[in-house]
Amino acid sequence: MAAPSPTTTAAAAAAATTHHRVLLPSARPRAAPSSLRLPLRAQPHAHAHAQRARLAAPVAAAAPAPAASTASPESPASGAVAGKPTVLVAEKLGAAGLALLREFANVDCSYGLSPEDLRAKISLCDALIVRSGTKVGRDVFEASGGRLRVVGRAGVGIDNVDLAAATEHGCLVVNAPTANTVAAAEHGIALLTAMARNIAQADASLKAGKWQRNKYVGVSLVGKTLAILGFGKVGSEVARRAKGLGMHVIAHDPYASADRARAIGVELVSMEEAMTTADFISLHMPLTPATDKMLNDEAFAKMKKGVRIINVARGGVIDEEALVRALDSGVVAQAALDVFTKEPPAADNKLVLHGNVTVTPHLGASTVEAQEGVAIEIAEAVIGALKGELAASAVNAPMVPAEVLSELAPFVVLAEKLGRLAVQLVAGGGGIKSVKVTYASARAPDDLDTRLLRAMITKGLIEPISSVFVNLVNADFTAKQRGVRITEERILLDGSPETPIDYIQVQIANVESKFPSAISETGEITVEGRVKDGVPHLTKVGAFQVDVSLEGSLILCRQVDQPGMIGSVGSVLGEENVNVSFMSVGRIAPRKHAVMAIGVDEEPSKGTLTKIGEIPAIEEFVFLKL
Ligand SMILES: NC(=O)C1=CN([C@@H]2O[C@H](COP(=O)(O)OP(=O)(O)OC[C@H]3O[C@@H](n4cnc5c(N)ncnc54)[C@H](O)[C@@H]3O)[C@@H](O)[C@H]2O)C=CC1
Ligand SMILES: O=C(O)C(=O)COP(=O)(O)O
Repeated sequence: MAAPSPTTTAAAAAAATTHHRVLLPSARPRAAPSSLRLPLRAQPHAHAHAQRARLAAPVAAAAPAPAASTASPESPASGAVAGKPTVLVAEKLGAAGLALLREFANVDCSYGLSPEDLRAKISLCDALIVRSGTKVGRDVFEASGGRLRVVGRAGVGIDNVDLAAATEHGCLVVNAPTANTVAAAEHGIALLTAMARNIAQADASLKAGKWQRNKYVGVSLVGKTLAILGFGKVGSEVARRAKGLGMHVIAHDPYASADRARAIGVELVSMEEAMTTADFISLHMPLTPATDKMLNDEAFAKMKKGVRIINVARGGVIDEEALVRALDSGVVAQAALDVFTKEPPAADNKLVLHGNVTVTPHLGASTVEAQEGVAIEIAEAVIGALKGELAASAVNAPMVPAEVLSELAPFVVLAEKLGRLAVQLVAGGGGIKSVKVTYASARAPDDLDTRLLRAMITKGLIEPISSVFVNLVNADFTAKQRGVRITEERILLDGSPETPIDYIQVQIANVESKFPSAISETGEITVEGRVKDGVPHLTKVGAFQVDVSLEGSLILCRQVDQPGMIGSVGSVLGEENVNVSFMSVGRIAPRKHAVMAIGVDEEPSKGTLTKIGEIPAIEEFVFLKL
């Protein structure tokens, strides 16, 4: 057996790794073309091959849920239609969104489930839709038993969803990022103005029979400085409106574009400047480990005495105890809060009961218009994801624009098949640690997004040797978890960049092969392929050039190059009624060694394979499922 002699060092491969362009959802991409589906469905491994065999599309279409398991016993969808996926809607969703969902799926609207009930139901569901009131933790993904493919957050903030656990379980998380922006911004302005003029307190006083005109003298907004923390969608809409009220608006956001701020007439400043100069501070950043308790004792200590705080973001971005202290000391004159660390807050929550605090029960997104919009936005995203399309609002998967997807479609198939072939050539299979992928292309490196291809190669490499279902969501995680290091290299070709990729090569280093001829001169198992007329072809195995279309299954034989070999193998297959779709012989020199690649439509029996092995000139051979 040829001893692998790897020459690709990890350092060299890492140095050559392509730097991926991160595609941000700045412009909402068009829906993915229906021909390109992504395999979001987790499925028992036993079904995997059968399912894949049926797939003509580049990546697996999400098959409908098995009929027997679609109906939840206590679900309103007890008239569930067999074969349709089941969507659990765990919080109130607008009617238009529900109608869309019902056209496509069995919809179980079960509001106010306890965590135990949610865990009990989730293994019967393909998708789950929540708002901010449902915690979707690791326990939920574990309880789903691999069936849950999509979590839809009918709103923006996804801090109630454990994204790491979702990713590890190959579950896509989508949100509805745009439909409630204006509602949240309007609520921020409502709180700002209501707080400045003591509307809530004065209303309560008058209703209690009092007439306290002197007690409720407010403060004016015009000419005051408003600092917006988090200059994203909501923050910028608040800024526009505050400018209309005559306020001087500044913003702090480490990731915001200065151009966008300039266009709205807002100055981007440091956190320090925002803290020290603002009369009003309005919070619009997401709750993340970095923003958790961002307004704490230290931050309040820097603020101008008498500052007023508005929070329509998340309760957790404020240290609530610190805010109580700042209110009591007079550093903060007033606060207006829509969100709380714990929702609903405890009955004795000091902020809720504080006389200088105006509160609402997380109403930022609660307008008729926003809720209809959010419901439609999330229903479309969840349906698309269940169909296997890449969602524009995917939170834990790369977003690849539709035009890139359609261009890469045949290469996506090629990538998975090369991964699948390469791993089947490894003797033993399990000990893969180092995989190098080379893309030869005339495209500039930043004009070729290879994340999808890398994910599909990973899928091809890992699925045949494990029970893990790999998709675009969990590919990188799965490779890392299994200790497989995938490095990518680009070969820049001269010529027309019209075709995105000339060839893809997959190499596995530091392993032995059950078909030693697959090991190249440099010591790695090497397979290389191209797309010809839209069809993926295997064009190189080890050092041997071949040309066989990657459909059905493949037999690779190494033989002494001599007349009659094709006939001998062909007649063994013919006797067993195995149809040969393709044959190609690659040789180093005439009458020396050659590798024959034979594409077959049916899987040959063990007996047939034994007969091929017994042909005297055949030195080694391997049967590979594509
Ligand atoms: N009260 C309610 O009902 C609603 C609340 N929200 C909350 O508002 C948040 C913002 O929503 P969008 O504007 O739609 O999101 P967005 O993603 O468009 O904007 C968030 C902005 O915060 C910035 N940011 C991140 N870390 C920061 C930091 N450390 N300091 C300053 N800025 C930081 C980001 O760069 C981004 O520009 C959501 O995450 C959600 O929690 C959103 C809608 C309704
Ligand atoms: O969209 C958001 O982030 C919100 O906070 C809105 O939450 P809700 O859907 O009203 O529970």
